[in-house]
This record gives sequence, C-alpha cells and structure tokens, in this order.
Amino acid sequence: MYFSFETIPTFVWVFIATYAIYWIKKPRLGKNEPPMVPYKIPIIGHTADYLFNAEKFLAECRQKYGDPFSIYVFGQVNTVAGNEIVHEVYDSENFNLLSATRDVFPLYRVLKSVLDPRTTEQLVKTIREGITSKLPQYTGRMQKQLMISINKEIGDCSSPKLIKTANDNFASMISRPVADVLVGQEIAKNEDVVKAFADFTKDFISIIAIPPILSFIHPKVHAQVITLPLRFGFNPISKHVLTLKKHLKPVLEKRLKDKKILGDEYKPPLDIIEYILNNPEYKTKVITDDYLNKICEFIFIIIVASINTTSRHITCALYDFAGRPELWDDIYEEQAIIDKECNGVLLPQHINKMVKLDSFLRESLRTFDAVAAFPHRSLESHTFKNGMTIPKGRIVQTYLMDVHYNTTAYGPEPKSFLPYHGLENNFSASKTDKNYFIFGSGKHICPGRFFAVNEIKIGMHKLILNYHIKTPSGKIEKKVIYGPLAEPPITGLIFENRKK
Ligand code: HEM
Repeated sequence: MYFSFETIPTFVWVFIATYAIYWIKKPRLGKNEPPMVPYKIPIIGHTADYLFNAEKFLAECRQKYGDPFSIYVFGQVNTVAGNEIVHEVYDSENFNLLSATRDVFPLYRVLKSVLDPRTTEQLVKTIREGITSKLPQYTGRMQKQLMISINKEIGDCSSPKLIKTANDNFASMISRPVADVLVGQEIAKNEDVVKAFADFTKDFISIIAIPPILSFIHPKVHAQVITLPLRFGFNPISKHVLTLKKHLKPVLEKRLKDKKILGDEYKPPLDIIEYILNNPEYKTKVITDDYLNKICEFIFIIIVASINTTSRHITCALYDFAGRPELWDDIYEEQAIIDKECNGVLLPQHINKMVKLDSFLRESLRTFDAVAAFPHRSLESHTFKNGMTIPKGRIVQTYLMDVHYNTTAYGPEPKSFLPYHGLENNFSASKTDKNYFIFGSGKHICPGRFFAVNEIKIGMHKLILNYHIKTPSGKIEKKVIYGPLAEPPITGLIFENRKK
C-alpha cells in the first residue's frame, strides 16, 4: 500500500476525532451505580455482543454481576434490569418508555402530540372507557370482521395452501376489527381504510429502519439523520392520513347534523370516534380540516400501539400451535364444544370458556423470546431498594428473558413450552404479574391488553375450527432474532380445510 505525505494529516484528523469521541463518550459512573460489565474495545463497548449474541451475553453478565448491571452499547450506558429489580422501574413514575424510544422510533415527527403526557392520559382513558369496558358489546362485530379477513386472506384451502406471513404478520386481519371499533362499522367497510390501518406502522418503520450507528456520536444525531426524508417532504404515511380524513369527514358531519336534529332521540353509534365527539376537549360545531387532523392523529397513535403488536403475537401463537401437533386435538376439541354451544356466534361468555386457548396464548406470549425490550429512561436520578443508584437520563432495559424464564416461577425447564401453566395456576393471558411482563406493569401497564387478547382468541378460535394448521417443516419454526428483539418466524403456515 502506498502512503503519500498528503495523507498523513487525514490520519491525524481521524485519530484526533476518534480520540475526542472516545473521551467524550467514555462512561463516567457515579457512586453506588450497578456494576459495569468490563469491555475491551473503547467506543464499541458491548455493542457487538448485544447485537449478535444477546441471549448468551446477558445471561453470563447476570450470573457474574447480579441484578441489575450496566453495559455499554451504541455509545451509551444501559442498565439491564432483571426479574429481581425491574418491577421497581415499572412501579415508579421516575421512568418513561416514550422518552427512551423517541430517538430510535421518532413517531413524534409525524404524530406530533405523541410526546405530550396529556395525550397518553387521553389515550389510556379512551381505551379503558371506550374499548375495554365495552368489549362484550364488540364481540359480535369483532368476530364478523375477523371472519371477513379470514375468508379473504386464507379462504378455501381444499388442498393445503402456504400462507406467507413475512410481509405483514396478518396485520390486515387484525386491522379490520380495529377499524370497526375505532372508526365505526360504516367507515370500516372501506378496504382502503383497512389497508391504511394495516400499513401505517410498517410504512413508518420502513423509513427509519437504519441501525443506530450514529448513536455512537449521540442518539440525537441518529434521530436527526433517520428523519431527514420526512423533513424533506418524503412522507409515505401521509397518504394513510388522507385516506382516513376522506372517509371520516362525511361521517362526522352526518353525526353532528343528526345529533342536532334528533336531540335526545339520537342513538349514538358504539365506536371510538363517537366517544371522542362526546369528549369536552373535542367538542365542535363544524368539522374543519384542523379538527380532522387532530382526530386522525389520535386514531393513528392508537393504531401504532395496537395493530402491529397484536398481529405479531397472533402470528407467533399460530406458529406455536402449528409446530406442536401434540396440542392440536385438545385445543380443537375445546373450540368445537364452544362452537356447538354458541352455534357459531360467539358471545362474551363463550370467550371466557376458551380457557385452554387462553392458557396456550399466555404461554406463547411468555415464550416470545425477546431477550431485552421496553427500554425506560430515568427522568430523575433513582435509587433502587438495594441501594444502587442510577443517574437521570439513564436507559434501563427490561431483561425480559430473566423475567419470563425464571426457574422459581416456571420450574427447572423455564424455556420449555408449558401450555397449561396459566390454566393450572389461574393466570389468564391478559393478567400481568411479576413473572409475566409482556404487557408491561404498574401505572403504565398496557391498557389495550384485554382487547388484544380477545382479538387473538376470537381469531385463533375461528382459524382452528376451520383449518388444520401446520408449519412447512412439520416442526417448531424458529423466531427471527434482531439483536435483543424477536419477530415471528417467516417460513409461512400451511392451512388446509378441516372436514366437518
Ligand atoms: C399483544 C398486543 C400488545 C402488546 C404485547 C402490548 C404491549 C405493551 C407494553 C409492553 C406497553 C408498555 C407498558 C409499560 O410501560 O408498562 C404498552 C403500552 C401501551 N399499549 Fe399496548 N400492547 C399490545 C396491544 C395494545 C393495544 C391493542 C392497544 C390499544 C387498543 C394498546 C395500547 C397501549 C397504550 C396506549 C400504551 C401506553 C400506556 C401508558 O403509557 O400508560 N396496546 N403496550
């Protein structure tokens, strides 16, 4: 290789810049902090282990350093909290999920109100009062919508049919009942609305899915770069907002008019847009463009929280079912008895009777295989009960595998699939406890968990009744692992009509 004298200054500048980054980013730990796992390469720290070997790496750290411990990834110190300590994070108002994820998932760039704490309060209230407490009334509509999706997307399988799941994890199946509940039966009939709901999160992720390499300099640099396309006008999700606005406007206008004409005789439809219209903060006499934008923004925040999460987990549960032939007859039998009893039309009491399916789903959610997830940022310096202190601004990762695979709760083989553990111990799929964190915990526990579990159970009930479901290999398919995160397998599932 040939080096000229002219290249020497370049090397010097690169050296100075690297040293400056090293010096600025060098972790400086305070007193009583959780132990820092030693690392060899400056700046890089534990990034490679965390990205390519998270399960083994964190298990070794946990064994050697206890709970919690700190690691150095993408130029930041992260504290990893396992099953002994993590509930303290979720129980304290000192930690916040949105603040921790805003740089890697900058949704506030397109839905600006998402960072406003009042929006979260409104969302939680709306979901609790407008969805959870009305779930029994939504049962019939949800199954109708799920059956439309099943017939459209899976349909007749008189000979075995391979259904690809890699594209959207059945997001379009889930988006139909979500659309029905959020924007009402009339708007949910429009295929472009169902598609907008199914694609919104996927399209948003597609523009920001760049590994956080620039976080080595600063997480804000990464956030600035990944949002460049949005700031230069390339916004693939604005079309979804326009679609919803187009359908929402005439419906909202008609409801306002009917209310005015009918007064007390007005029969309010059951859906979230009606709930919003009755909210004093959203009271209006005319449907202006600003008003539509405000409602659309609120609806799309619920969509981001609800569709991809639910569709990811129904997909996983179907793979878990398809790969375990030893469970097929037992779970099918439960669904067949319920189906006979309700004559094909599920009422809330029938969903309560799906106890084996519920227990199976809980186990699928528990064994989802994400190693660490749901980062929370400390808003103030925080001292744990064991006396360890972390500074303001620290990211705390939830060591999910330590919670979900702990031997005290799940026995000597906690990684094995225990389909009836929930049933035997009276733990339902939507009930969180200190050994089951898939819906978080504490004050910010997921308010949509009852809705999500109901959707998945109704969807699986109908699918298991109508089809034999297998994996292409005939075995359990492996999840796709991205660093410490997990996604459903991508092999596809084989559906074949059941003979009735
Ligand atoms: C299987 C599906 C779902 C999973 C695994 C899931 C998981 C979670 C988790 C882990 C959290 C954070 C909890 C915490 O910080 O303690 C959360 C929060 C939240 N989820 Fe879900 N979720 C699901 C479905 C839904 C659905 C269907 C909705 C809406 C209808 C929803 C709305 C929300 C909202 C609004 C929050 C924020 C709550 C707050 O900050 O107070 N989720 N979810």
